[in-house]
Amino acid sequence: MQSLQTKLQGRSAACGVADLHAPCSRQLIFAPVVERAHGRRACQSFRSASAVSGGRVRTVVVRASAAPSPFPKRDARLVLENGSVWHATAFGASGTEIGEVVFNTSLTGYQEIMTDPSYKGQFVAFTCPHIGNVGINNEDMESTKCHLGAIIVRDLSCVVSNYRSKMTLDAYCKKENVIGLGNVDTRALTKVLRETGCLVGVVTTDPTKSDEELVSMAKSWTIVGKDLLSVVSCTEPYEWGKGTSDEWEFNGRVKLAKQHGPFHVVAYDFGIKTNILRRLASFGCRITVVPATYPASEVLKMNPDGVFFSNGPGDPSAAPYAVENAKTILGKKPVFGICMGHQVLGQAFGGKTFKLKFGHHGGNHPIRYMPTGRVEISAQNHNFAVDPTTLPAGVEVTHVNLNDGTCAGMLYKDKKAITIQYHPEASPGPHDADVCFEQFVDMMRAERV
Ligand SMILES: NC(=O)CC[C@H](N)C(=O)O
Repeated sequence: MQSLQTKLQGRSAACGVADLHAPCSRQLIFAPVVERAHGRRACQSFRSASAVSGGRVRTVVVRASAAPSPFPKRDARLVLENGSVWHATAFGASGTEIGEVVFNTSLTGYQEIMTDPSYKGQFVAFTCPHIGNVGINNEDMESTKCHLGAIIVRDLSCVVSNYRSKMTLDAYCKKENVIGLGNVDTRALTKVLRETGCLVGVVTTDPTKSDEELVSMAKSWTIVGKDLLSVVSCTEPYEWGKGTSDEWEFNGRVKLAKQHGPFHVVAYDFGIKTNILRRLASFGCRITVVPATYPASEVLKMNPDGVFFSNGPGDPSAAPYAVENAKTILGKKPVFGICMGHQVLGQAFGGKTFKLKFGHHGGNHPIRYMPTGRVEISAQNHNFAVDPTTLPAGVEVTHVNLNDGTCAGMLYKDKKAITIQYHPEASPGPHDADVCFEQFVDMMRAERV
């Protein structure tokens, strides 16, 4: 029979041995956690074991004789197109999914990452080793659902501690049908992805599928050439009237911008993140969100002050309709594009996009704003980039990624267009690039006078 202590060690140190050696008073505070994680029976045994120890628990061995296993484990695998097989412990949903594996180096914001629609078609491996510790709340959603296929973590926290948390990450993954893989050596996986570049993988909780079968599945799939914008986009136009509550505000300068608003912005939804809408609203914009395929002629009929092109998943060269719409609008209205929006506008300017080796996914990438030399720390999530050598005269590369020198922002002055490859709206941050929203509002204001 396995002792509870052994089981605790098997699961996570956060709820294990350290607490078993704490003074009794701490054990009593800890008891509800034990009860939640291991069941009432185990908890009762745990309390009595603490009591007999005379105030200090040295060795607690609780035999959970009749209780069912507190940690029923499900096996899972990640099988990569290079033939490697990564054994894991499953959490969240069951099933089999195919996708491109990317690693994200952010230390915070796993909920925002998971609800960013730009991850459709991908699995995110978090390099931060401890994920799930603040649970899932209702406020930090970047969209109404999870579009990514799976998340891969080193250690899923079995303790959730945050006053806003409404559910565990495990429960959320089950609700959103996202497969979770825990106990994966994400450091080793990241090293492989950095060496070889992004790889397609299959995750499965199904033991009947052979490794060979999964490798050939992975080899037969690619994200390149797939239009995923229209898959994640809204289907009907709508007004986004929620505004930005004070709790979300961090930039004192927005009050200044608001005095001149509201500006009417039509936002193309390629998978738009909620915080982009909040930031636009903060700077005095009234926003009409339209589907990815919405005709530019209809947008122009609304006579907006400006048009916004959002972030979105997949290959930017696979959505020619978006590029055509952008071409129609260019020069007629001030435009602003973020990430996929930047890539769509880059193509509308006449440029081309290409796929990066393993992309940029993290919360601390340095960017140089070329006109002043100022360095911004930025949040990033993209696998494709605009090739600056393909851009016509008149397009200025205003932002450069200091890690690899790629194009991170453009200005096409004659066409009243600005673009940013990364995330000035980043939540939970950093906020260094928030000024981009102000620049867009300034362009719209200049058109009014
Ligand atoms: N966040 C985004 O908009 C991502 C853009 C695009 N899907 C890329 O991977 O480059």
